Amino acid sequence: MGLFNWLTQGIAMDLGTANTLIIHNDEIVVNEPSIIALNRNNPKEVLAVGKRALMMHEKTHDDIRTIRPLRDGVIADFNATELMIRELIRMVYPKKRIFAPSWRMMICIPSSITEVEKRAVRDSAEQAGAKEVYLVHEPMAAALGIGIDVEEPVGNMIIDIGGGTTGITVIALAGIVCDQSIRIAGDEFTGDIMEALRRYHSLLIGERTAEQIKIQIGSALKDLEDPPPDLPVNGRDLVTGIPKQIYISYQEIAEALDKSIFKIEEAILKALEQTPPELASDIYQRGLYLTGGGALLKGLDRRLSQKIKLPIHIADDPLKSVVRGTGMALKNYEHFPFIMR
Ligand SMILES: Nc1ncnc2c1ncn2[C@@H]1O[C@H](COP(=O)(O)OP(=O)(O)OP(=O)(O)O)[C@@H](O)[C@H]1O
Repeated sequence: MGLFNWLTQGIAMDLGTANTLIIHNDEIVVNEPSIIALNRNNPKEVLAVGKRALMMHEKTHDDIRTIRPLRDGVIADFNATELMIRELIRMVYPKKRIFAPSWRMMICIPSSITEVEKRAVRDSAEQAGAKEVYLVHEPMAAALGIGIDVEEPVGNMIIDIGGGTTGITVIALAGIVCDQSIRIAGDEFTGDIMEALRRYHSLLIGERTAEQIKIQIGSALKDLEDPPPDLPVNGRDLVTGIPKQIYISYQEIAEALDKSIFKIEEAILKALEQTPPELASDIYQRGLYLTGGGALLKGLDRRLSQKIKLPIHIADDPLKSVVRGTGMALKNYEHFPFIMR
């Protein structure tokens, strides 16, 4: 191994609205929520990042500001993104090294991203210390991570339900054939749950509590085969202003999520309509692949296959398929034609 190789280390990053994951030497070394806490009086001072910042979220006083720097899959706050990337890269090598490695970085980006947004991702990575930056579209990375041979002349449909967006993409021959993105995904589901509790139980809850409800009993169907028990939820009574606890069932959550899931179903149907017939026939035979954290909603695969009448396959580890695919793209950065330099 030459000195240059020794000094150049590769990392693959799934920079997501909800979570950022980093692979280094084939291992997931960082898996943190995409959030940062900054000193309000000095926005260059990082107080915490990832899980530690999330613990502060919605509990801060005037001097601390927690920021989710990405919205709908793209950079909403450039300064906060740059600082967050820098801190997360630091987690790869927590101890100071005599020779700081120079990073070759593969970052996955949503396929609907504009040139300006692409530039912002590149700049953030370079500012955070990357010497070589490569970009790969998220659906390509997801497909690689799921284990699909993206180069064969066969159509595959990938549905990635992330934090900010749901991407519905048909890929074939190492390229994106058609692609749709809607801003209905995990964050919207969380918002639906907050709204339902406010409306039907006069209970005010925070974003973190709503997300926990979604993760524990979030469901796309009201008749699950293996139903989870009712969940105690604490919040503030809107009428009395006093904290209270109620029990909530998965059926109520399914009702709350129904409209948003319906919109995702409609988007999938529209994408299928726009798919060229030869590729549609491949998809008919193979079914659709579901990934991203939203794929973990209970009963979602059954609901979608009832509506679309095609088999639905959930990725083995939906929260990690994109980063794994990004890692594979990094290893093959000179080979795959879809890598952006
Ligand atoms: N068990 C679960 N059930 C339902 N939703 C879940 C579950 N686990 C995680 N999620 C949700 O998945 C979302 C995060 O998914 P993921 O990490 O794939 O998104 P992301 O890549 O950060 O977002 P984006 O692709 O929009 O940039 C969050 O909204 C999270 O609440």
